[in-house]
Amino acid sequence: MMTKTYQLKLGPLTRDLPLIQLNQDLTIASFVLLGDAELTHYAATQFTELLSDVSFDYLVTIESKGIPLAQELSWLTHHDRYIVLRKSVKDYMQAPVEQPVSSITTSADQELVLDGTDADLIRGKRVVIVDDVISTGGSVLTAKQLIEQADATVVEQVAILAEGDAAERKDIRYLEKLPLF
Ligand SMILES: Nc1ncnc2[nH]cnc12
Repeated sequence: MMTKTYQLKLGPLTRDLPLIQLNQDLTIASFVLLGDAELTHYAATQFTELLSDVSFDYLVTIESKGIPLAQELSWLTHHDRYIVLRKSVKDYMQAPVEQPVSSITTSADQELVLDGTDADLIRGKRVVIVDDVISTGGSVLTAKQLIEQADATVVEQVAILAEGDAAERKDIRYLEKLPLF
């Protein structure tokens, strides 16, 4: 199978990302972090350095591609717990808080959900949002809204890649740019 690719360079690592046409006007270089232990570990060590002068209580990530990154970064920065915002309400949640979201890779309406027990945990605390890619910024914006509804403060928003216009944002920190095609 011949698929066109974009070569991503991240520090010592290179990855050939397949180009996926989403619609007539938009093709993305598909970056799937899940399963890539080497890149996840490298990114987590870079963020550990980046956040070394940032005081925070919890990392918050978004299901599902941010989870292994948050796990590794939490551990490296000596935080025993981190928060995962889910994409649907689960039966075991207590008083879940829901917020609609729009995203580049999902055509149908999506939502993010903060479990009420996690909302209690972060109330009044300083949190860092961490994700694999920030593109339109829809997910991160929704995450920020949920966190602020829980009376917590977002002190940093970090992602491995900033895609398209996201690379111009001054309110996020990232390791590399990712073009749109
Ligand atoms: N380039 C990309 N690859 C995978 N997931 C994405 N979500 C947003 N942009 C993406």
